[in-house]
Amino acid sequence: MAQSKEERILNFVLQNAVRGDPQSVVDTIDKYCSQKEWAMNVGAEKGLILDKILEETKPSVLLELGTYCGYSAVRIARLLKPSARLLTIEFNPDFAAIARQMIEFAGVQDKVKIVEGSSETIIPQLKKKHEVDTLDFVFLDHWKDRYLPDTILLLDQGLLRKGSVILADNVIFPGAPEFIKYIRNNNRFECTNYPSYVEYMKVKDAMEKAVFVG
Ligand SMILES: O=C(NC/C=C/[C@H]1O[C@@H](n2cnc(C(F)(F)F)c2)[C@H](O)[C@@H]1O)c1cc([N+](=O)[O-])cc(O)c1O
Ligand SMILES: [Mg+2]
Repeated sequence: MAQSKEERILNFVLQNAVRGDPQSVVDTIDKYCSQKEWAMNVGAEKGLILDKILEETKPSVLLELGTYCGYSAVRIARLLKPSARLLTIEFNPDFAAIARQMIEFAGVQDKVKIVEGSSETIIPQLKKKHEVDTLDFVFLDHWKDRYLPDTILLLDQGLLRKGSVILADNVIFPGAPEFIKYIRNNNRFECTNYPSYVEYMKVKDAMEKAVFVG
């Protein structure tokens, strides 16, 4: 069977990155996706914004929606303190399998748990099945029309506390207009926009940070 793009990205990492070195995995994916095949990783420019917000927030319990190949899971995990944990949800089993290998190669598997399925199913299970109390940090990078319903679901499930940070990728391109309209008009969130560019492209994009005020 012909290889998928995601398998080609993983194989390039397995052959060119340093096992157990998450920075080399991140850099190697960026090298492949900027020189050979574009892919929807958050990338290096927006990745630096993500890094900075993580270093400011110092979260212990994190949720990512949209694992894909595991680029941002590795990028996030490399900055976490030893006791911190990242739960990342991936709908596509083929992508989840790629990400699992990527995360293990990077050596961050002790901090990252991939949960396969839909956000509608898994978010209501986080407290009882995944021992989550509240989330310190949420990274939204999945289907853009799911950003708003899943944010509302997180609220309804009591998963946000005063100071919880939601960071959303792609609020310019592809865009998440309903999410932006809601979050910027909801006085329970304090929003900050971070202009940047689409990964590996000269197209404008931005990330939006929304801090829950409780
Ligand atoms: O479409 C984009 N991203 C969609 C990303 C989608 C990814 O999120 C997963 N997912 C779906 N539901 C869940 C959960 F968790 F809810 F279950 C997880 C999908 O299977 C896929 O791996 C995108 C597109 C561009 N672009 O330039 O076109 C640039 C980007 O940075 C992007 O993120
Ligand atoms: Mg994205």
